[in-house]
Amino acid sequence: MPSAVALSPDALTPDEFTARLRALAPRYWDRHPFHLRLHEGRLTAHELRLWAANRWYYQRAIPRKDAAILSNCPDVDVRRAWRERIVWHDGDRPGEGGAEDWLRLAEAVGLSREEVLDERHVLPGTRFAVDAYVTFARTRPWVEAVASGLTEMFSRDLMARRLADMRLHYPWIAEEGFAYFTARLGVVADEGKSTVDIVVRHCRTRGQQEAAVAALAFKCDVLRGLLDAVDYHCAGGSS
Ligand SMILES: O=C(O)c1cc(C(=O)O)c2c(n1)C(=O)C(=O)c1cc(C(=O)O)[nH]c1-2
Repeated sequence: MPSAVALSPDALTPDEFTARLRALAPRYWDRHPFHLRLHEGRLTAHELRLWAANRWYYQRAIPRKDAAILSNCPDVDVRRAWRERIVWHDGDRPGEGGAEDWLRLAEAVGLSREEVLDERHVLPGTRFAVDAYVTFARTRPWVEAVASGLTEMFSRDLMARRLADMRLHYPWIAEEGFAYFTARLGVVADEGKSTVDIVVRHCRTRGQQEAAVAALAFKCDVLRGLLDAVDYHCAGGSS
């Protein structure tokens, strides 16, 4: 698809810009101490439940974040592609979609649907971090909100590793609990690529490119904030 506007003279080339975005990989949550303990099989069932219940709050926010992007985006091609993401999470009817699969994971680790849906285990730090992500998408230019979702570029390897390590270390989790990850792994590479394409195509000035890099850094912090809250609680803290 042709670019609507030429790159401004001070803008990074697409390759330089993409490299700047990818350079944020060390800020991603894959090396967070909580994730490391999860991968090493060192989490208790209680800690896995707390993680699943807090991640639920993130999962539920994603389609609302994507709907905010749709409402702010004047480009019909982007909107047409983006709306698929909402359907992926919400499904076309009750009992379908990524959110439903996450609930199945929560049940497989020992939570009842009721205690997930009423959010009784959601920690204040999780709420602040995730709500900030939705507010960011509502209030910032739509292309920055799209760029904030670029953590997905880094998520495929993490999810594949999580799936393998959870099957290995937590054999008591029934296989149907992993449907979210197996389904997600089927779409995440394509979604990540199309998100990069949109961001590169629509950030035409150096200022827009820098804002996109900052948006991705912000999102890495949102994710780390969520795990910080869970990790602190596991260590005996209260938030
Ligand atoms: O399991 C993970 O580590 C992980 C990470 C991320 C991410 O990096 O933002 C997402 C997901 N999963 C995910 O399942 C998902 O649907 C998703 C949507 C988004 C987003 O920002 O739009 N990130 C992620």
